Amino acid sequence: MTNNAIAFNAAKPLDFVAIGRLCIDLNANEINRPMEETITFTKYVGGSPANICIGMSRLGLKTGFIGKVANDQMGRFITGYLDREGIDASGVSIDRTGAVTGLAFTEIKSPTDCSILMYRDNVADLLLEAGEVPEALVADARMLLISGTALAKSPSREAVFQALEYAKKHGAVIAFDLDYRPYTWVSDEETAVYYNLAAEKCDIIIGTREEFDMMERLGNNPERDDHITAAKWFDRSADIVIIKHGKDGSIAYTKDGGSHRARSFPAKVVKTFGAGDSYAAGFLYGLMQGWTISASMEFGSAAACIVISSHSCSDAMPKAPQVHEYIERCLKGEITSG
Ligand SMILES: Nc1ncnc2c1ncn2[C@@H]1O[C@H](COP(=O)(O)OP(=O)(O)O)[C@@H](O)[C@H]1O
Ligand SMILES: O=C(O)C[C@@H](O)[C@H](O)C(=O)COP(=O)(O)O
Repeated sequence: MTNNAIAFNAAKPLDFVAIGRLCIDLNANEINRPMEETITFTKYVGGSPANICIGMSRLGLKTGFIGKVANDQMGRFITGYLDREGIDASGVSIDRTGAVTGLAFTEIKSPTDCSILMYRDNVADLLLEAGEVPEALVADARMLLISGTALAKSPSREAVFQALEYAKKHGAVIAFDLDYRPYTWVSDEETAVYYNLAAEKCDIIIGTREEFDMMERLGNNPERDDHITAAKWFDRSADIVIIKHGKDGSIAYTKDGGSHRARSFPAKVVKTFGAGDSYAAGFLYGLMQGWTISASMEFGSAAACIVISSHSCSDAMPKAPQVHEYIERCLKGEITSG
């Protein structure tokens, strides 16, 4: 199976490098309860690009990360985890200003009603500077992943644009997971401007319908038509644009005019967050194996089901055989929703 949509440089030593936030998820142990009544949490490494990178590593790829962590126990918890997962953390700087690690407390009121309470004042991840982005690490990678939240503030914003510059210079495929978290941004106008500036440099753009709506506030797509949304990016750098619709599945458009729809698989959902990160890891992994767009989307959708059926995001990222087995069991009717 070949996808033909994207060519990766096989000569590079590293498959995948992500840039952005490394944080902590504190996921409610008492599920199906509001936060006001939740007493205990389990700590995991979190942050959307970190989750995706961990997912890629679990799937067997050679990965690296570029980011900044707090100079404290939480920061060391994160770097220790990256080491154990076999992720090259030479691009992870340590903050020296007293900044803290971003925390995401998750509330699991029901399998469909989840929310995240973020503590992100003075976080280390947004202090990554352009000068701290190692050109050699980006040059070594077949793919760079950027994530929208890192664009919210300087100097992390400039660091992302620096990484984009290096990726272009050295021929890395660039994937953009929009990862729009409103509370990190100051105004809707500023958000759309920087998202659009970054997206026009990317080969693969992945986001939810709502995330693309946010970017389109400067344009005209009142019907929220997925095809119109995608078409804009093919005049820039994009080869693939994916628009995700939660349980209703996802649709991928390609520059050659193709479109591919993926249904979601059944799942025994514990919580909904983590779906997007595992879907991105599974889909990008498939592309890097040379699979078709449809096969890659199917793999991403199944990886998402495994993660949303688990308590964590990062720790639950599956290995490849688990995903294949999940698909087979769904096809045999052995897994149902509920
Ligand atoms: N309730 C669900 N049941 C099964 N699969 C789901 C469910 N929610 C999401 N998914 C899968 O995860 C993918 C990404 O989920 P989505 O919710 O669109 O992204 P995000 O988590 O970024 O908001 C979907 O395309 C779908 O394949
Ligand atoms: O991204 C964060 O800072 C929090 C994540 O670790 C969290 O678990 C989450 O929200 C996952 O995002 P999703 O995959 O887009 O649902």
